[in-house]
Amino acid sequence: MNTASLLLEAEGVTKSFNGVTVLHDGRLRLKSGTVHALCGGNGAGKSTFLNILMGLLPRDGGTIRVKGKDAHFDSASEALRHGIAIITQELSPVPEMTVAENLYLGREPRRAGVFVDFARMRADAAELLERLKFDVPPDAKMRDLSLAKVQLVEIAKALSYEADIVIMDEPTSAIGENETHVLFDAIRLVKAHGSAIIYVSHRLTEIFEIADEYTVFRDGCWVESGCIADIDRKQLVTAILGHELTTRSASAERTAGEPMLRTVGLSQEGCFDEISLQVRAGEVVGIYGLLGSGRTEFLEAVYGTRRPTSGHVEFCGGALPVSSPRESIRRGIAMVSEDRKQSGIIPAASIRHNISLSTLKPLSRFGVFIDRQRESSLVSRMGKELLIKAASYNLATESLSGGNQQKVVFARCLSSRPKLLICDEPTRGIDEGAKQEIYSLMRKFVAEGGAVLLVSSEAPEILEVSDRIVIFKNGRTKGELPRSQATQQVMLDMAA
Ligand SMILES: Nc1ncnc2c1ncn2[C@@H]1O[C@H](COP(=O)(O)OP(=O)(O)OP(=O)(O)O)[C@@H](O)[C@H]1O
Repeated sequence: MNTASLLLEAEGVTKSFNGVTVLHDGRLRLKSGTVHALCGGNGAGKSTFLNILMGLLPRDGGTIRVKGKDAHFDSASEALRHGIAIITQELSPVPEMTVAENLYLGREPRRAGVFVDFARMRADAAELLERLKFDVPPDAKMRDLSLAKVQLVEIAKALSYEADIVIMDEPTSAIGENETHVLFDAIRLVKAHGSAIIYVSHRLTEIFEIADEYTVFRDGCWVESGCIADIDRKQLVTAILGHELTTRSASAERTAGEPMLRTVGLSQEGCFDEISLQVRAGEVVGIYGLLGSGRTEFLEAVYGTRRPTSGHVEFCGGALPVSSPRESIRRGIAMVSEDRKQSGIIPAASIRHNISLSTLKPLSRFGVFIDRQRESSLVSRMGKELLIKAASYNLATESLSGGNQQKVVFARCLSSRPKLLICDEPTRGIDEGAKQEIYSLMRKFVAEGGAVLLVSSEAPEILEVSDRIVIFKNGRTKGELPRSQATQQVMLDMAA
């Protein structure tokens, strides 16, 4: 390897939290003009390693060299001064400000060194967004933008520093297929300028499309690095998991039972229109549509966190009261949402508490004392089934990696023994091994008489578990496909 092209070398990087070592040997060699995928299962130590690179966490040991010089940053702004920018999973825009103001927050162009030069700031923002081909108006207020556009602004902001190294931690988690293509074009532009990108994603299709090199971490240790061209999907998954992926084939044709959920002409102005569909006991119904097709809003109206303007929802033969999630839960509906805050997770509470929260009554003796033994066995069973990686279930849920927090949400919903499980992007941020566990839990759940209504932007996920697929387009149902007739291309053609 030509060392002159090396932008970053990290070796033997270690980190412990409360005496538990989570990073034993973080290593990475990053070359200019490349996209380097940092791969690993949930809790493998990727974010910890990146936070150390960025100066957001101090390291316990190891060396990091940036362009040949030892680096030890104490803050993200110091890392930025040395040419490292990050796009994190957490978005932090100021909602009342415009796109241009957000892009240049804290480094506004000034006239006479004093007054903010708004005209120049706007022109610079317009030029930057145009160059990146991001369809975002510079004068729009951040609060009026969709989540996908907010994410694009964050990406544009990181790229505007023209840093030598840009770290992208799951940059596509909030954007749709179209924006992903736009992002990849922007990444190619950045590469052409000689910068390098560290790219983290659990979506392997993206990695094979955009990355040149890869590094795998497992259980806090570097495992291997190489060129993407020299490895296939199966080999990469095996390196990430430490063993071959066991996919459980979908069980043979299931016979669906009685209708459990029916929506009748459900509409919300501007979001979705006249949606009538039915989910029967024993089946998984997948909803597929592009971002903005009204799929999430529809799920929210069914669950009760959004008020429809007309139509109604029937569940197990009775009408569901409008916008009452409490009543939905009481009647046996649980919702797993991609946004953990919406799923009601309490970040500071223990993993044990979050999993058993909605099951406290059945776990209590005389309705008062929690039966700790039953609680422990429930929590450890769910933890094992979902491969939740934690030093102890007594730790705060917020100390878990992102993917493991999402598994806690799933564990909590399943342990409340619902009849209907509504899932909105349930495996976002979840690694390949745990995804398969979640699919098989869904299959087991419907085989035992439950029903699942699933929204996912990943067509392979919908195809993997659904019995029927309803296509959404511009807030309306475009058609329905039995699993046997559905392919990724047919779904995309109908939805696009
Ligand atoms: N502040 C913290 N306190 C205690 N433990 C922590 C803390 N931050 C991270 N950890 C632990 O470090 C381990 C590695 O977490 P990290 O977030 O780096 O994983 P990751 O590879 O980024 O996972 P994911 O793909 O799920 O985001 C996890 O077991 C996590 O629980």
